[in-house]
Amino acid sequence: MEHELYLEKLKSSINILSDILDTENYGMCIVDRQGRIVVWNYERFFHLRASEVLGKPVTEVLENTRLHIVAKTGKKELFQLQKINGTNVIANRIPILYHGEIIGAAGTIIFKDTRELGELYSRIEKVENSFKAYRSEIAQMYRAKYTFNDIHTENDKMISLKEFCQVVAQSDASILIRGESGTGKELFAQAIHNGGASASYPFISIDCAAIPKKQLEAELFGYEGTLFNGGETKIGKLELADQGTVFLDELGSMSLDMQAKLLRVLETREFEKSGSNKKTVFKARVIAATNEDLEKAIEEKRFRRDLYYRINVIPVQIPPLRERMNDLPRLCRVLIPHSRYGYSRKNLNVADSTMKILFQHSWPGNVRELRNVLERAAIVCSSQEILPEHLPEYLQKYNSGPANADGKSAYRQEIENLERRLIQNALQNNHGNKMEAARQLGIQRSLLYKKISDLDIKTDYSK
Ligand SMILES: Nc1ncnc2c1ncn2[C@@H]1O[C@H](COP(=O)(O)OP(=O)(O)OP(=O)(O)O)[C@@H](O)[C@H]1O
Repeated sequence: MEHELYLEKLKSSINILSDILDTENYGMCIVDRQGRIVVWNYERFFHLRASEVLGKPVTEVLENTRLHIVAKTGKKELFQLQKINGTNVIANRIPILYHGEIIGAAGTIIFKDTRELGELYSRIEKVENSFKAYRSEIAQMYRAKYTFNDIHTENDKMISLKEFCQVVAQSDASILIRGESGTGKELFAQAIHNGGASASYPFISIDCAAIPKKQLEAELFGYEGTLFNGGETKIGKLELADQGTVFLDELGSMSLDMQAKLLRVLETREFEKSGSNKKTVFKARVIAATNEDLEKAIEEKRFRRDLYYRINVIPVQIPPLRERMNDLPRLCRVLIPHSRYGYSRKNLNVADSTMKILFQHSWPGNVRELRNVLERAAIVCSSQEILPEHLPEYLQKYNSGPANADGKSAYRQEIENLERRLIQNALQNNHGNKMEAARQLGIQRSLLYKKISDLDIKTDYSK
C-alpha cells in the first residue's frame, strides 16, 4: 500500500508541475504496476478528460501503448514513434521505482504530432543550408587570389624559398614571413593558403598597423549585442576565417595588450567575444608578416618573446629585390600592364636602355615600386617600347647617356677608363711598387689596392 501512497504523491506533484510546465507540447500519463491509469494529462491531445480514463487499463485508452509493458519490464524506452488515432507522436516511457521495486510507468509525449517535428527539422535544414551558403559566400568574398604560379622569379634563393613554402603549405603550422615592404609577403601568404587544405576557406587579411589599436580587438574577436552597444553584434575576423587562414600583416605594430590576447587564442585555440562569456573555437591557420626587426623589438620590450616563438614556427625570409636583380627582366615582363585606356598592347616591352637604368636603382620599395614604375611608364608611353624618358624623375639620374652592355653609363665608364690609365701609368713608372705609385698619385695605399681590385688592373710591372 505504501507504493500506492507514493503514486498518489507523485500524482499531486505532477498536477502542480502541469500548472507550471508548458503543457501545450508536453503531456504525461502514469500507470500503476497493473497498467491502470493513475495520472492523465494528455487531455489536450486525445480529447479525453482525466475523469473518463483514470483507473482504466491504459491498453483500453491509448492505441499502441507499451506503458503497461514498461511497468512490468522496468526497461525505459526513449524517443519512440507511436501512432495514436492516426497521428504519430514521440513517446518516452520510464519505469517508476520505489525502493528499487517497479511500481508503475510514466509516459511522456513531447510533440503533439511528428509533423511538427518534421517542420522543425525542415526549418533547421533551411537555416543550415543558408548557413552553408553564407559560408561559401564568405569564402568567395575573402578569397586568396594568388597562387605559387603568380610568384615570378629566376633567382635561385627565391626558387628554393618557393619550393620550401609549397611544402609548408601542406601543414597547418604558424608561419612568420619577413621581408622589406613590397617584397611579396602577402603574395607568399596567399599562395601558401591556396596551396594547402584550407584553399576553399576564407583568407582573412588584417593590417595590424592600419587599424586603430582600440578597434583591433573588436575586428579580431567581434562582439555580442549587449545593452551597452545597442544590441549590435559583430563577427570577428578570427571567427570569419573559420578553417581558413588569418593573415596578420605588420604584426610588429600590434600593442602589447593585443599580443597577450592573441597569444592566449593561439595557445587555447578559443576566444571570448566581448559581451559574451561563451567560448568560440578558433579553427584557422595563422600567417603573420612583418618588416620590423622583431628581435630588436623584443629587446626593447615592444614585442612579447612568447608570442614570437608561438608564431615563428616556420620562418620565411623574402630577400629584397636589390639582392635578386636577375629577377628584373622577368618581373618587368609580367608586371607591365598590357592595356592602356582599354586598348590592348600585347607587345609593350622595356627598351634595353631603360632596363640598364632599372638595373642601377636599389629598389627600396621592392617589387611594388617596380610595378608602380612600370604602370606609370605604360601610361605615358605611346610606343611599343618603354624608353628612359618614360621613367619617373627620380630614376633619370641614372640616365647619363647611352649605357654599355654591362649596364654602366658611358659617363661612369669614361671615369673608370681614366682612373685605370692613371693607375697603370703610376705602377709602370714605379716598376709595380704600390707604395711609390700611391705616393705619386697622391692617394692612400689602401685606396690604391681597392681601385686595383675594383678596376681589375694588372700589377706586375717589375720586369
Ligand atoms: N615575385 C613576384 N612576382 C610577381 N609579383 C610580385 C612578386 N613579388 C611581389 N609582387 C607584387 O608586388 C606587389 C607587392 O607585393 P605584396 O603586397 O605581397 O608585398 P608585401 O611585402 O606584403 O608589402 P607590405 O610590406 O607593404 O605589406 C603586389 O602587387 C605583388 O603582386
